[in-house]
Amino acid sequence: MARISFPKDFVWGTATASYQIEGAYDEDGRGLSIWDTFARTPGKVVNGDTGDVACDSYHRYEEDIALLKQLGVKSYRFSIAWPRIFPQGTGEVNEKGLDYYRRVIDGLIAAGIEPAVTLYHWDLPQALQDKGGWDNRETIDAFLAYAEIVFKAFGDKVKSWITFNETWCVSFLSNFIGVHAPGHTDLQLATNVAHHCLVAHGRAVQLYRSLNLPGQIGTTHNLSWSEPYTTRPEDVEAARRSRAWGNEWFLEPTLKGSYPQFMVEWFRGKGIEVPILEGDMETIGQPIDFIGVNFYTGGYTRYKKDSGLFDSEDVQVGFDQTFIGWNVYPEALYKVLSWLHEEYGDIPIYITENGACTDDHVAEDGGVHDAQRVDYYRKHFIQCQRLIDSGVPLKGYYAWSLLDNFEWAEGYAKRFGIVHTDYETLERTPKDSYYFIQKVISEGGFDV
Ligand SMILES: OC[C@@H]1[C@@H](O)[C@H](O)[C@@H](O)c2nc(CNc3ccccc3)cn21
Repeated sequence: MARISFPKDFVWGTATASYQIEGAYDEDGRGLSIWDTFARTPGKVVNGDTGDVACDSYHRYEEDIALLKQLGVKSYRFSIAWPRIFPQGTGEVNEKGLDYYRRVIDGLIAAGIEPAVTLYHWDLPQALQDKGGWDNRETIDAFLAYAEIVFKAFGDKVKSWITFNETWCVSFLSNFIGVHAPGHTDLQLATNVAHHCLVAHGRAVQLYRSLNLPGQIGTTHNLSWSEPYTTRPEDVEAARRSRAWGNEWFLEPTLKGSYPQFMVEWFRGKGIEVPILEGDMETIGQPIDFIGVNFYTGGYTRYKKDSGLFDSEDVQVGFDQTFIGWNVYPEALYKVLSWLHEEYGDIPIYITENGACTDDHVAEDGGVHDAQRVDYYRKHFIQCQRLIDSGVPLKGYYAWSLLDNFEWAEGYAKRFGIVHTDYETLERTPKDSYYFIQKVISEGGFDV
């Protein structure tokens, strides 16, 4: 029998995001976001679901905090909705929006839980999208004004700040692949968005430093692990390009202040240029205190001529999958974070999201027996132990997600929570995975 055990100062947490859990979409002065618009666009979200009510955490945040306290986490990662602070994106501040987050932050601290705040988790004010959104460099200035208000309002109590959640999703998933808001399908536009978000990240870090606040700031990128299907050089190169689109394209600028040259040339060959202005790369490469990594899945990639952006295709063989169709590949977590550490050095790493989608139901005994999710977490926790044992500076782990919530284009059809949400009654029911994680936290580990 082996024992998986974590350092006493390992930061256990769970994560959520404003549009996915809050609801109260038109309450207390909140303005519309691009997700309110996108969700109302026929055909964009399964069953036409919207975040109008979601988990109603705007009103039920005290229940959520009680669940967090019972779980035993040290930290709770959540995002602030920019449209609650600036309903029109800029201009007049909505004090009732600040009041809500003050209640949440004070409630967390009273419960002995550290708030970790994401500034941008995809809910751009629609009024800014109407002026070009992230394709318009002026949105960077609006973001800085928003960041300044929340830094000054909460910077004495919030000690962990994440500037952006997954700039790859904000840019390429949402403006080239087009399945997320605002739903464009233009690669140059998406490349502009990615760059402007990276500049906004760097400017926010500079602003945070200038305010001399007593905390740490970083950003979160979603990393995947596309592994060559064979050792053939063409497969190795195809997998390298596919991986780099999500990984190096964002980590290089953030941690080294430059784009990966082989990818710049690949995109140049397709007529795509990055709209870099003087000083941008120095701004983006501002030193940060940690890197947040969202990790869910990995798989095989092979060369396929003229296929997709990178002459590549995924090879779906040999993996169990979760209910959303993502491979279960725990070892890929070890591989990608070991690679990050080798490439970028000893920057502290937090897994800011990891979790599984399973087809959950409340059983007759009143429980939710999500065995596949428990197994997913157990296997990924083992990889976390490997990383710590190998000297990778993995400092914490946030399970995605505390609650079943609005799963973007999948609506409420896909559940990632360790707590079940009944969308009729809004009743929360801890699942077996909640009790598994609760035990791991309280005992500092588990036997395998
Ligand atoms: O899809 C699960 C979560 C989602 O609910 C979070 O808001 C978001 O931060 C998140 N990112 C990923 C990984 N990236 C991703 C890739 C393709 C589609 C959607 C997300 C998964 N998730």
